[in-house]
Amino acid sequence: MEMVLDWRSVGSLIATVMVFRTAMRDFIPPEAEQWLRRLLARLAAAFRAPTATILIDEADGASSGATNDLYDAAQLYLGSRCLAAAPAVRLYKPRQSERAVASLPDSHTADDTFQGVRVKWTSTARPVERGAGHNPYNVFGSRGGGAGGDHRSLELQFPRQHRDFVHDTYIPHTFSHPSTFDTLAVDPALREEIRADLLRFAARREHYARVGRAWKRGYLLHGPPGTGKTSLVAAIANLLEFDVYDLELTTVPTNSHLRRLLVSTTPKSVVVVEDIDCSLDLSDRKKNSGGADEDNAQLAMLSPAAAAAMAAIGRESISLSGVLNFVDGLWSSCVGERLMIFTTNHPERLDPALLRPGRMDRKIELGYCTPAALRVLAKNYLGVGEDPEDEPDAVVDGLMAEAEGLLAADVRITPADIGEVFMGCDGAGASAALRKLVGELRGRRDAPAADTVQSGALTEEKME
Ligand SMILES: Nc1ncnc2c1ncn2[C@@H]1O[C@H](COP(=O)(O)OP(=O)(O)OP(=O)(O)O)[C@@H](O)[C@H]1O
Repeated sequence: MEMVLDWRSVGSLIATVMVFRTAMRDFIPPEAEQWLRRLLARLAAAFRAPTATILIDEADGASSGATNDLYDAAQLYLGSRCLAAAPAVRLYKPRQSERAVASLPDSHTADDTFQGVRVKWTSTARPVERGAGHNPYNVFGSRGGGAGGDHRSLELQFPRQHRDFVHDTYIPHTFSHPSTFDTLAVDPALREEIRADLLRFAARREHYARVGRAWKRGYLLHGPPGTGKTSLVAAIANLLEFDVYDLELTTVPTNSHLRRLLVSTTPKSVVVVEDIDCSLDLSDRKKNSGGADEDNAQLAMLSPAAAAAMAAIGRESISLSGVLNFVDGLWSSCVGERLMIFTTNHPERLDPALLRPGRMDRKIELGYCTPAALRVLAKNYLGVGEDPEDEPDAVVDGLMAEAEGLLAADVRITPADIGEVFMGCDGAGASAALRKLVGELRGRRDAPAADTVQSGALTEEKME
């Protein structure tokens, strides 16, 4: 039997509801009415799947106010995955990056579906309360948590029955950096050596305790931009399952602030100072000795109290040797394993104090792409050589051989540039991408670069 809902039946339905409501008001006491309402609300909730919520704050307000890397990782994930469907997107361009990064604007939501499970992300912002726990020198990470005086959070909501899936699968998928030792385009022998060194370090708690040394290791990564310094840091963190603290030294005013920040790092952490040559005025000690008269003249113009305060700040202000002496002493008071990694494009500008044995255990140069590194990139991006059972492809093999020959003949290209070439040919097939690369390499061979940086494999110089 077909049911037709015409205007007349709608009218009588509304009239019935009105009569029922009036009857409820007239005959049911207010307490019973409230009880009925609560019962109805509970019934409605029972039909809705209960949700669970995970809150990710932008800054760790409880201790140092350090930026929460999970927040950044979640925003990056949202930017790349589900913001296409979001009603609004915020764009910002981090310093030293060529690309704009998308994130979820405050008070907006974005839906995501992963392996059939639907989740909802909401961004919130509330003004920061100045007071206990607030750290004005918040230098871990790029934006220094709570940018613009707001405390930002991301709320992840999902049906409670999928709690295990979200914890064990979705969150690790969201927060993991894709770089691992296997995806690193470096000389395989050296890659294995670094991996073994790290695993040995992580397993030698007793050894460090026995010889009375702090459980720490220092790496210096250097090489031209786009050769994989940041990727190696991410691969190390993924391998050891360490947290990464990205230390922005330029915003640390004094050694005391640095001390507070380093004390706030947890065991199993990698403290990274990127572009150390840009972070501090490395010639400051010489300059200070030459400019002392000028400084004194300026201090003389201030009131005695202000001059004393300024002089104290000057003595305390951060310098490379100060940082290093300080960090050396500090490590001995830290319990638990920590890695300190400095990166630079200009190792020649560094103070020898930084490279002193015992401070930097390894100095690793990441160079231009080598034939072995190209094979890793071709496998990652194009699937070339992924399955040994695959039928050989004469065109692909010929192009690989030519590209490898050009790299072996010292044609310089960074792994990042090769990645861009391959990404630009996404979907066009391995032979089209390799043909484009060979064209690019031939072009570079015929118009040699003017720079003088040593070409070659990822090379390493041991400091111990
Ligand atoms: N050795 C490498 N192995 C795999 N991928 C690489 C490598 N080097 C660069 N890439 C790719 O290029 C991009 C940029 O690399 P990365 O940021 O690690 O370089 P970098 O040396 O830290 O550069 P910069 O000095 O500008 O910070 C990465 O996202 C990665 O995809």
